Amino acid sequence: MTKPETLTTSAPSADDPDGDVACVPDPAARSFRRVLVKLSGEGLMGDQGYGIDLETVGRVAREIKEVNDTGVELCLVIGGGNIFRGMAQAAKGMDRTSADYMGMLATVMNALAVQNFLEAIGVPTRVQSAIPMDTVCEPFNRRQAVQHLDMGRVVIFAAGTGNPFFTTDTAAALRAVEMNCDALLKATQVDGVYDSDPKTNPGAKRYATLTYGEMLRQDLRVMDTSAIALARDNGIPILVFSLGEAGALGTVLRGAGRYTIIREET
Ligand SMILES: Nc1ncnc2c1ncn2[C@@H]1O[C@H](COP(=O)(O)OP(=O)(O)OP(=O)(O)O)[C@@H](O)[C@H]1O
Ligand SMILES: O=c1ccn([C@@H]2O[C@H](COP(=O)(O)O)[C@@H](O)[C@H]2O)c(=O)[nH]1
Repeated sequence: MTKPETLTTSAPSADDPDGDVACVPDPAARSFRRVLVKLSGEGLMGDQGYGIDLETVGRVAREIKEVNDTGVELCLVIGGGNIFRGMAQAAKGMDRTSADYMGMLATVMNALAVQNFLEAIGVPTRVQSAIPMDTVCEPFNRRQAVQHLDMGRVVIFAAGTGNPFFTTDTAAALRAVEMNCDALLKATQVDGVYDSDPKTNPGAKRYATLTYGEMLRQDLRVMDTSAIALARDNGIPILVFSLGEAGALGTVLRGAGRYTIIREET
C-alpha cells in the first residue's frame, strides 16, 4: 500500500501558525487509495440546532459520490452530536454508560440517514454496526468490510467503537487502522486545527501542519487524545477540514484547499 510521504503545505512549521495559508496542491495526496472520513454529526445539522439538514446531507452525499467515482475506497464514521447533544439534558441524571449507549445509537441513526442519501444517488453502501443489530444493518466484520470496498461499496461504520467512554473520533482512528486506510479525514465544523478554539477565540491562528506530538503536547481539542495516539502509533496522517465548505472533501483529497495535516515530521 502506498503511504503518503510527501504531502506539503506552504506553512511547514507549527511554530508559525498561519490563519490564511492554503495548502499547496501535492501529487502525493493522489496516492490515497483508501481513506476513512469522519463526518461531524453536528456538521450534518446545517444551520438547524438539531437533527439532519436535508440540503447539507444531500450535498455531502454528492461529494462522497464524486470521490467514490474516482476509485478511492471510502469508509465513513459519523458522529452523533446532532442528535445526542440535544438529549444531553435528559441524559444528565443517567449513568454514564447508558448515556454513552444512547450516543452510539444516535450514530446509527445518522449512518442510516447518510446511507439512504447515498443510495438515492446510486452509491452502493453497507452499514456495519459495532453494536450488533441484525435487523437494521450488518454487524462489524473487517473481512466483509474489505470485500465491500473491493466491490466499490462505501462502508459506513456505526455505533462508534461499541464501548462507552469513547467517541466517534476514536472509533474513526480505530477503523482507519483496522481497515489499513492511508489517511483519516476529519470533516468537522472548522477548517483545521487552530492554536485555540476558533469558535471562542476569533483571533485564533490556523496551523497548516502539526505533528502528533505537538497536537498532544498543546492539548489542541479538535480531536481526542486517544484518536491522535492511535493514528500516531500506526502512522496514519489526519487531515482536518471543514464539512461546511462545498467540495472540500474532493479538494482536500487532491492535496489542495484549506486543511491541517497532522503527521510525523518528514
Ligand atoms: N484548537 C482547536 N482547533 C480547532 N477546533 C477546535 C480547537 N479546540 C476546540 N475546537 C473545537 O472542536 C470542534 C470539533 O471537534 P468535535 O469532535 O467536538 O466536533 P465534531 O467533529 O463536530 O464532532 P461530532 O461528530 O461529535 O459532532 C470544533 O467545532 C471546534 O470548535
Ligand atoms: O465509541 C463510542 C462512540 C461514541 N460514544 C457516545 O456517543 C456520543 C456521540 O459520539 P460523538 O463522537 O460525540 O459524536 C459520545 O458523546 C458518547 O457518548 C461512545 O460511548 N463510544
